[in-house]
Amino acid sequence: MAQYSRVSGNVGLITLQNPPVNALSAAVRQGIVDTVKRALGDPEVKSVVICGQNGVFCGGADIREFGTHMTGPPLVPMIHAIEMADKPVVAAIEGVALGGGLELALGCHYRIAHTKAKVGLPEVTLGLLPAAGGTQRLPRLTGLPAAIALITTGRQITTAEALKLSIVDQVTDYSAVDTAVKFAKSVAERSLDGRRVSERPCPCPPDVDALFEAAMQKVRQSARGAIAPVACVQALQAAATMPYALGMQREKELMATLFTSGQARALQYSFFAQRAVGRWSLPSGARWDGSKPRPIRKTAVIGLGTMGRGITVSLAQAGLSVIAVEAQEKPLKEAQQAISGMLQRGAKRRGGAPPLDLITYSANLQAVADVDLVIEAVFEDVALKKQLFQHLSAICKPEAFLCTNTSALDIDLLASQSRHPELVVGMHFFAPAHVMKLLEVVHGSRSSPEAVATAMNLGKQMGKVGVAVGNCHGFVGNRMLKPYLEQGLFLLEEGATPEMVDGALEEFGFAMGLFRMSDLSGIDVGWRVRKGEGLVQPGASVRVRQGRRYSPLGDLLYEQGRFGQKTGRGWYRYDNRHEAKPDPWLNNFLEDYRARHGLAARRIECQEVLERCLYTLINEGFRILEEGIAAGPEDIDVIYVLGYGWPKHRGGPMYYASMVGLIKVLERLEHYLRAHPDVPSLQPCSLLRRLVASGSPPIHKWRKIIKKTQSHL
Ligand SMILES: CC/C=C\CC(=O)SCCNC(=O)CCNC(=O)[C@H](O)C(C)(C)COP(=O)(O)OP(=O)(O)OC[C@H]1O[C@@H](n2cnc3c(N)ncnc32)[C@H](O)[C@@H]1OP(=O)(O)O
Repeated sequence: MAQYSRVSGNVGLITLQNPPVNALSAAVRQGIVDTVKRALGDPEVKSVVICGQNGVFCGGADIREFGTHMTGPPLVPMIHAIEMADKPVVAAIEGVALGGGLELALGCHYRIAHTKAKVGLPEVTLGLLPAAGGTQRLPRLTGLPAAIALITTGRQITTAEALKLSIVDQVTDYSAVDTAVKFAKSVAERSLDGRRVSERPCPCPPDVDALFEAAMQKVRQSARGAIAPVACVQALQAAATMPYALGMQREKELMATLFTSGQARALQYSFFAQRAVGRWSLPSGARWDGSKPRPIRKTAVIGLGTMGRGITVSLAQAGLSVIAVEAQEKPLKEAQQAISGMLQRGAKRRGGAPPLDLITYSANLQAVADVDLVIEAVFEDVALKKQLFQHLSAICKPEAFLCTNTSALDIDLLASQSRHPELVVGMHFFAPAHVMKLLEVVHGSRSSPEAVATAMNLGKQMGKVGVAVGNCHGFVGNRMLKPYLEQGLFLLEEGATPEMVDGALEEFGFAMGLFRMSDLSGIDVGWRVRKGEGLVQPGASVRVRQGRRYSPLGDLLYEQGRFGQKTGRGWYRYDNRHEAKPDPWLNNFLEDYRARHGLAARRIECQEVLERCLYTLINEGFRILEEGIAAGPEDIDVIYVLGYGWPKHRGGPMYYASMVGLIKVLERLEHYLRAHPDVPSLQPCSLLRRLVASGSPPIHKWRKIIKKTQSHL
């Protein structure tokens, strides 16, 4: 778990060994204690280098140990012993030095890093804070502003940036280990005065109080309800105002408030869930480890609207050649300018040159004849997409994958237009497609495992988190959104206002409530979806459609030309494009509407808003699991956290249901169904009932119960 050797005559080399990221498990920490003791006790050894196996320094504490009974030596005294050593200890950073891994390096006297390595203190993303001295040592090297920015965001930085911030002392294009060994020899006799970071003062700017006030305001605003970012700021305040030892005590106290918190557990669940979805399986039995993806080199994107442009940018940034096709010359030119701008701005942020030369623009579909994979992102019209698939099937080489970015249409219907339906698969990106990490990979009944594996692999190449989902209307995310939005409208009919509903949801942790989100995406977009579903009857305001309660409020706003932000009026009023203000017009409109339909407005509590909106969404999630559209609760939770703004520190809708208690979710759904028997989405799903009847098992056991249920279907 930590290997010791003597190299270059008198350098003690300690190599962390815990693949794949040399996480600081109990055994690794014990290994470090033993090998450091051995190196410092070896009279032949004049200096020490610590590195990681397989070109990775260390990915931090072993997250798999969290929530278990922690054994082995703690990090803080271990790192302190290294720092207080009387021989120089040099960290050789390759790959990553993250969390406790970077804190280990900060306890060393020098840090030599490879130019391609990344460093960071991502603990806040796991609901924690750097509790192995990171909040006290980092600001002593970088100063408070940089330390606040890095610790409250958990951002990883390049070693070039780390060099500028004095986090590392040297970067190299060569082996960081060899460089560190040479460096260690060169400093063997050098005094260690000034090399012990904890002994340095913490530089404080004159406006330190204002700095922390601004930092606290920023974290409270951006991380709505998350407690770890606040604790990070408090720990950094200790570094600025207390001696090191007291600051360490404060860091320990603050960590104690986080370590066992529900938010930390939820974030750690999310961390592993985002990795579990890569180990996908389909109802057919096809699995990630039994399906070989085909390498993709040449791609094409058909349709260069907002989504097509984002997909093109994402493909080019992943290093893939793209033929970008738009039927008309004018929009093609506009798209080319927009895409070039997006790539140039991206290059400024990411460093390097914009990959403009990877993209070829064409108005001729024949241009895609030789590509390996096509993603169509044309207008969401089934006839148009069907025709396009027919053309692509005739033009493209027989082995080309044909993918659709449709957000809800039937993959099987589109696949039936192709000569090779087994090579058709959905790749549902989320706007803005070059930013959002979520990708729903939708398998039709004839999609081959190779097609699914190829789409999932391409998504990974594009930096996406791919989730393999089944083919149904709305797939997973949009399907669950429907009852959520529906309840919001019903609540307006019953007396709520958009700001009241949104306030409750934003207090829960959503960055944007459902009405503000509707105004952003466009009330006209929602109207077109409902029209496609045969729910829109222009001019009618009857409140029953297809035998169930229906609210025409969105249709009526559409008919008034109130599309949301894009028209300056929607559920809110927008004097400037992005600032949503309650609109007196809407309140009058709702009063008239209720009067017209004999609806008596009543006082509605926030708890009811949350229960009706979230539990119907969760209930649809159980239906999706029961039907095998998603393989497990983790798939749904990853989709909602990454694609729909579900607050990260609440793990995801299904995780939240397991925390609230399935029996409570069931009881509340039954309560609301009794009050609203004409709303089928309130009917508790039979899988939910089965889970409750099985004693509400923990979420990691649901898959077994679902499989057992399906095996009897
Ligand atoms: C007193 C407490 C002091 C300090 C607290 C901490 O240090 S908390 C942990 C801080 N570290 C992190 O948050 C890093 C988390 N990991 C990552 O960011 C990425 O895994 C990493 C290291 C950048 C590598 O990314 P990559 O995409 O290459 O691989 P992937 O993420 O799929 O991970 C590969 C497998 O390794 C597992 N893993 C990664 N990091 C940890 C970890 N810190 N502890 C335990 N396991 C870790 C990950 O789950 C993957 O496992 P697999 O079974 O293959 O899915």
